[in-house]
Amino acid sequence: MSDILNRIVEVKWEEVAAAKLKRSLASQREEAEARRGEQLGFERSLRATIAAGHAGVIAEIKKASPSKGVIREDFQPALIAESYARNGAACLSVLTDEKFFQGSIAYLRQARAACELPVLRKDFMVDEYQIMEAGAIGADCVLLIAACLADSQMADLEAAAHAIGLDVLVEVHDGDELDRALKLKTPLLGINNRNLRTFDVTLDTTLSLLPRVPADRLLVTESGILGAADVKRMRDANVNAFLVGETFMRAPDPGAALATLFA
Ligand SMILES: O=P(O)(O)OC[C@@H](O)[C@@H](O)c1c[nH]c2ccccc12
Repeated sequence: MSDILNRIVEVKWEEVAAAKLKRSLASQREEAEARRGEQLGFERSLRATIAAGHAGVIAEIKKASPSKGVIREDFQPALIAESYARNGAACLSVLTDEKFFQGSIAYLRQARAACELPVLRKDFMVDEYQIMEAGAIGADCVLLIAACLADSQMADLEAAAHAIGLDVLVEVHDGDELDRALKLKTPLLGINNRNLRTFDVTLDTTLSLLPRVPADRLLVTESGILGAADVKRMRDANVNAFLVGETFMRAPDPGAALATLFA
């Protein structure tokens, strides 16, 4: 249990236990159910952007990460969200993990309120409680990371998300995780180019798994997209959806960086 992913998951279980004492699962579920139907279609927005001939960019709002420390000092989620929206992002991703990524649920709310884009709650989901919380705070999609979930957990969390109207992005990093993720119903499949245990990043991860991705899945390449050559390499391979954080977060105007990278 020494690597960072295991550590994060351990902390998540503690956080969930503490959160349940402050507000019950039943109460979170009630608010999430009241919001069912209010979601903006995350998958729909990605598909529409790609159908219009553009890259489908999920633009991330991330202050810090365990591998890089603080990435952006001047961190104003609403302004960043507006900038992304003005510059053609299809969707947003907001880190809500506090301890390792300096994120927050408040940031997700602020970003969601600042523009019309659907928002992914980017966190380490281990328990149904977090799914209901995502619905309650106005997220449109949740991330399920295959590396930290057993098959039955993934299926249960997916069912819980779909039941309250949320889309699901399942994330994999190797062939074994891909096989497991393909047992889910969701068409949204992320391939993380970053190994969450070692932090190594290579776009070869996406390219090597690509032949095994069925045509009915919407593939999102995640992490390590730094420059125009990376975008071209992916689009040449017919990978048209991108999850990008750090490259935008380090730019003075994140939206302007998006427009330049995907021009
Ligand atoms: O900042 P990058 O290299 O552009 O990566 C964005 C995103 O893919 C990354 O933040 C990420 C992908 N999967 C995750 C799971 C948890 C936390 C973070 C992530």
